[in-house]
Amino acid sequence: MNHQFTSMSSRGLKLHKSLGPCLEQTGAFGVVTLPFSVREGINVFLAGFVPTENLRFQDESLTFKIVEAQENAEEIETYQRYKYPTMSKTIGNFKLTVMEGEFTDSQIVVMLGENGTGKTTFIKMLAGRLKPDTVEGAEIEIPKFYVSHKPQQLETKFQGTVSQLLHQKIPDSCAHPQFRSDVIKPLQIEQLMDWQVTNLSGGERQRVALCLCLGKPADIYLIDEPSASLDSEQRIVASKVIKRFILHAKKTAFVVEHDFIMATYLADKVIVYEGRPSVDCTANAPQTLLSGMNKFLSQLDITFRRDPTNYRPRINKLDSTKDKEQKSVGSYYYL
Ligand SMILES: Nc1ncnc2c1ncn2[C@@H]1O[C@H](COP(=O)(O)OP(=O)(O)OP(=O)(O)O)[C@@H](O)[C@H]1O
Repeated sequence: MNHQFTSMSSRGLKLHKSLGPCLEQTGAFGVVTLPFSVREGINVFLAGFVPTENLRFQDESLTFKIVEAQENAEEIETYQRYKYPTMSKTIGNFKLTVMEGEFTDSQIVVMLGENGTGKTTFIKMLAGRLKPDTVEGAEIEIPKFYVSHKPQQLETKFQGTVSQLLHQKIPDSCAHPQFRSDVIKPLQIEQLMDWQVTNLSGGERQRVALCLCLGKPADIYLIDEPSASLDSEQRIVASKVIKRFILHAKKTAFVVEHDFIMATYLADKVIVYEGRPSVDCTANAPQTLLSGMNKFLSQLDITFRRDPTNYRPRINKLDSTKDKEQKSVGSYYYL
């Protein structure tokens, strides 16, 4: 099973959907539908509803932004704004330059870059765990943020159950009804409470790690690859959990995400990384989803269009009419 919808749709196979009546109840019963085209199959999956069977199998559906979020003057005033300066860091043979930027609360900034372009390095600098070598402009200091960081992988050295881990690390959040309903319940952590942390699978560890990260009081949540090891159902849930939490708690999240659909769904702003991976890269200032995606996709020479049903991004075949058309006008990412 391929959990990346974008690469699945570029392969053009037929999809069957194996469904339970509700994905929160594993082990109940399932339905296998007739084959759908890839486009229909993915749309049915994201909608959580099979029209041919009149069957809802997910409580929630995933839809995508079709217009750029317009920040009106009133909203800008209510947002808390934070700035960081232009800075650089050399680690071994790799040099990262970060361009001055700003972000607000209730905002998710997605970092887009190939492997080894310095996304984690920037996260560590924001978290105060790596000191920059140079900082430009004395007027902007790196603010002192309280940061909660979810690394790519959850450390599994903890000897004890998930319940013990959560009650030790995030006791207040565990007792908080809003956190329970916004995070613990949808991530299905309750089922894992009595399990030994060391015995958790990759996907289970990922869910617990996300819960731990969001449960820690902080100004900024640095979430490194939340989709890693998660299947496509869980990716939808994790995306919604992150989005709802950041909005309700009026916090900021910086997310590193390689799943293009999840990144598009999450992003209010994007930071695009440029340069030679593992050698010399630049993290640009946060920019809008449209301009950021255009820049990123032009580096990869890939174009995306929108599905007319739910507006999810769909990859264009290389050298297809649409691909050529969009490239000729510099529109790699189509809103
Ligand atoms: N402690 C270190 N010593 C030497 N080189 C390092 C160290 N930490 C990171 N690097 C190098 O710095 C570069 C950027 O690493 P970083 O982890 O920030 O990239 P990334 O964009 O997060 O990558 P990925 O998408 O693969 O997670 C890589 O080439 C990496 O090998």
